[in-house]
Amino acid sequence: MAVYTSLSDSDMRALVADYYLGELVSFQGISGGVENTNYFLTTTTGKYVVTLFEEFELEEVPYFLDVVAHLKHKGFNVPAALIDIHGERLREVKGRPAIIVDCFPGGELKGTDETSCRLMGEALAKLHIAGEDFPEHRDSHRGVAWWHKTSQAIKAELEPAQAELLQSQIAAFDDFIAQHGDLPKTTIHGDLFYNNTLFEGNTLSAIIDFYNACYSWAMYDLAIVVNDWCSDMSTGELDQNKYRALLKAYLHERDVTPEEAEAWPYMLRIAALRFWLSRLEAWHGAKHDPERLAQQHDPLEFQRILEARVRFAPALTVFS
Ligand SMILES: Nc1ncnc2c1ncn2[C@@H]1O[C@H](COP(=O)(O)OP(=O)(O)OP(=O)(O)O)[C@@H](O)[C@H]1O
Ligand SMILES: N[C@@H](CCO)C(=O)O
Repeated sequence: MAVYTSLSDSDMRALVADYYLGELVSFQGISGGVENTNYFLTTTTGKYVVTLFEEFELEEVPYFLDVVAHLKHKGFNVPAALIDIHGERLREVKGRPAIIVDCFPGGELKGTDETSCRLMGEALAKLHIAGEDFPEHRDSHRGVAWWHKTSQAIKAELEPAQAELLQSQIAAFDDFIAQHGDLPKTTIHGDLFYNNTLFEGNTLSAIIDFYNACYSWAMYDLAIVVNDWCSDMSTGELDQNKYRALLKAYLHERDVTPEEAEAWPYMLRIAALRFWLSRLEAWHGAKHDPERLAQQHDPLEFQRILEARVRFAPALTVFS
């Protein structure tokens, strides 16, 4: 269970007392998620989620809270940090930066289908348009510099064929982007897997977990989403019906430039590589701790997706 920092009853009571949330009723650690500690919290005023940031220090968190506040202001159902009785939205709890947000209705999808892919494609395009005028431009902490550094650091742990795949794909992307560096950027989610959305029936009720948000290529974010929402995880191949539904909905809302279309196959591959690498890094970091290892996502899924996109990456087609 991914509760890295445990809160006691008295910790939670003290926290709740600092907000306008009435009295504590109950709380429970959330087992989903690998990056942060999350608790469901019920008080006499409603249901909330407490997040303790495990990867960021206090001064790094405001950017992410600002992104969410910007999107909430534009009408998206996203988890903005609540303000406490001191007028603050961010604090430290047990040495970790912490916030409380509203708990949204709905639940995680068990899997994707054409309808959810269509809804995601539409929402993602709107998110990209809404993010264009967000004034803070932060580079990704898992962007180009990170994947260069991490691929070097992890090379010795890999089979030769894996190391070759990693290096050749990074080199191919570097060559491409050196000549096409001015592709359109916006504020992107950066990790919009389907387990970072909540659905109530066929309604997308919230988009959560903006802690990989950054200023980057819109096409990269679209590729992250397509790889997770539209792939058969056992083979890495794209499910053509889901892919078509998602792209059609995205392209209906947001026009892409010819340069973005040209970049699409590279983006599909580098987006697969980014999650293969982060999963490899997490897996190797946890390999001496069986409990933590059991919580990690399987790196092989994204190796298979990358291999599938190397075999064939589709051109960006405007589906009618
Ligand atoms: N505001 C919210 N409303 C309802 N449920 C939520 C909310 N925030 C988190 N959850 C639930 O908690 C789970 C874990 O949250 P989240 O994805 O933010 O954790 P994480 O550790 O950052 O995960 P990840 O592995 O995606 O990085 C979500 O999948 C969702 O079920
Ligand atoms: N969505 C990521 C984990 C959180 O960043 C993955 O599935 O590897």
